[in-house]
Amino acid sequence: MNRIGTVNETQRQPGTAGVDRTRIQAAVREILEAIGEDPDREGLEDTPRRVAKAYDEFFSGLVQDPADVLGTTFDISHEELVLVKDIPFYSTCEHHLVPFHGAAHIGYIPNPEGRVTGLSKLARLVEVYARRPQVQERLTTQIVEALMTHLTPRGAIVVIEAEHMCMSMRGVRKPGAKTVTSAVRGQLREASTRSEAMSLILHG
Ligand SMILES: Nc1nc2c(ncn2[C@@H]2O[C@H](COP(=O)(O)OP(=O)(O)OP(=O)(O)O)[C@@H](O)[C@H]2O)c(=O)[nH]1
Ligand SMILES: [Zn+2]
Repeated sequence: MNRIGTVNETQRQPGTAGVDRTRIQAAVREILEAIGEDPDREGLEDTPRRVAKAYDEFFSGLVQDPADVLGTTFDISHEELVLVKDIPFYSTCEHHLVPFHGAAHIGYIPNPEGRVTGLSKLARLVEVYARRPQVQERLTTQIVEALMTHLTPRGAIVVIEAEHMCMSMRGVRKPGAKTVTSAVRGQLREASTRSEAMSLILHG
């Protein structure tokens, strides 16, 4: 059982959410009928199955634990800023269930008594939280809080820039509009360190 419903264990694929594909398939068939389509016509007959498989990927982060991702650490002595920028991500807007996507920038200042994680783990951390029904603000703060909890750094910063399909292809219809969110903790809240990090994020 997970937070998105009853899971048929036999359907669970390694590395995926283990969503209930049977229920998703039935729901997608229902939606196709509701929009006036014929779910049995050639071209749509496999669509419910494909959508269920895709949802398994989109929401795989629901059953992933950031502690596992950040569990690999190294005893590297580095007390200055570590920044991985332009980490591309795709997430799902929890209001409309359409994608929002963009780039995440993650920086932290390791603790002298703490440890340093692998760089790829920062990108994996983004995946853990992006692959859930989300809003951008929560995605941003969850990443920064996970860094603070699991690496106990002196400071951490997360900046996310994204375009929301719910604002581009429907609703207000403003393609290209970017939403930028940031969350800053610890020493990175101090003006000089924060502006160094922001300058590296914005100008490289
Ligand atoms: N703060 C925030 N809002 C979001 C995010 N993703 C989507 N939204 C907004 O969620 C709001 C939902 O507003 P509602 O009025 O309940 O729904 P709606 O009628 O579909 O709104 P419109 O998009 O304005 O047509 C919209 O303003 C979206 O732009 C997000 O990540 N963060
Ligand atoms: Zn939306």
